[in-house]
Amino acid sequence: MYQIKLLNKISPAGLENFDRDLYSWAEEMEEPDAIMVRSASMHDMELPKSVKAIARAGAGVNNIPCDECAANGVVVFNTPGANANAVKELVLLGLLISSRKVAPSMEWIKTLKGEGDQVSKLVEKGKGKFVGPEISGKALGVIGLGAIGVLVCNAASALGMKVYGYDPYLSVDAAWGLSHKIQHATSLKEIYENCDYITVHVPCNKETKGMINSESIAMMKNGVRLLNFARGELVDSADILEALDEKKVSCYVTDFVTDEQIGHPGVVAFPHLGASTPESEDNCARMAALELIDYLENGNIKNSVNMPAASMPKSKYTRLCVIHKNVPSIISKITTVLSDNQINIENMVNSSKQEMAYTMMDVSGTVSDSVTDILTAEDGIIRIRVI
Ligand SMILES: NC(=O)C1=CN([C@@H]2O[C@H](COP(=O)(O)OP(=O)(O)OC[C@H]3O[C@@H](n4cnc5c(N)ncnc54)[C@H](O)[C@@H]3O)[C@@H](O)[C@H]2O)C=CC1
Ligand SMILES: O=C(O)CCC(=O)C(=O)O
Repeated sequence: MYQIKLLNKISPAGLENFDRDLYSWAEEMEEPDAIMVRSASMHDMELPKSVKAIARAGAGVNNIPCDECAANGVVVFNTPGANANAVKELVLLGLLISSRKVAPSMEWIKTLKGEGDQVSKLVEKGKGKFVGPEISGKALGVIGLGAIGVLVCNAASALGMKVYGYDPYLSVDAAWGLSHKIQHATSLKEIYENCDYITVHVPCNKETKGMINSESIAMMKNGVRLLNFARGELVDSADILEALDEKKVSCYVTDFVTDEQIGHPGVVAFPHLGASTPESEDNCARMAALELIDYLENGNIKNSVNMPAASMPKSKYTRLCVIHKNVPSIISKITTVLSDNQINIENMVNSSKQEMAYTMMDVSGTVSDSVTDILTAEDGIIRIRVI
């Protein structure tokens, strides 16, 4: 029986993919084979040795110690693109709400309760305070052209915006998805200097943390509107508040508010709602569950952020799955141990990603515990599974 520990609420649309005869799942599990998580931070968690895989039902993996997991042979999956449409839709709302003073106007309307026949007169008299510009014809800078960034670019362009896209690591797939109308920005400076609205859609990592700070804001147009539906740590909180006070930035729309930002008139904040639609929760949970099933039952790796992709159709043979370091001569060490033990390799796949590598072999002959013990003791071999 495979045990799946749930660190967050995971949609039943995902969980129903687990065969009840083979899997059990719960929030508490003594020796889980795998973990399903959304945004819960796993950095201070001690993982039981039984954990073979973690599936993040979502895109961002900054809540998971991915490198440490790799070093311990724990495969971390995410669900690329599964919640991108949900985020795109909220970004479109963010663009409009950063322009038109919708939120304060709705609050003001409530103050008119009890004015009876005077309401319509007061509305017409007071609405002038809530004038805001249209987005059509304005320039939007999109930083990060992945699953979300591409959708945002195309949708904003269709709404009449002039869109600049910046991504030094643009994938071929993403490039295919971008409308030809999107202006290719070759530097962040180009985005900062030209755009009336800027939205960030990059992962939070060493390179991107704090990328929006007093220095980058200084390069932006006066009155720029900034949207952050990616991660709070991308934006220096003190610097954005100062820029809002000085009216350099006229609005900061964020899905990741900090204590000091709450209540600032220039801040429009949502409680990390980007992916909170039933459609995206179902999509993410389904993709995450299927990734775990394919890994636990077949050894196949798809959409891992810390291991190479590798797949082979399941055959009648015993499958040996080896996570190892990407260094010379490991494969020959493995094959030597196997041949010394009269084990023949029928099918094999090997792939690598940076310092990690994965070798999957369908073998005939008996893979005894002593064989796996010999292999595990080899320098550079991190984890072995026999399926
Ligand atoms: N608010 C929410 O609920 C959600 C937030 N997110 C956040 O949005 C981020 C992006 O999500 P996706 O588009 O699905 O991910 P993705 O992985 O498809 O796209 C990220 C893109 O950023 C690019 N990138 C990386 N470093 C960059 C840099 N220094 N400058 C410019 N581009 C850079 C990559 O090349 C990639 O194309 C996630 O990492 C996550 O933090 C994602 C989903 C939901
Ligand atoms: O699961 C969620 O609601 C958060 C989604 C998210 O932030 C992500 O996918 O990176």
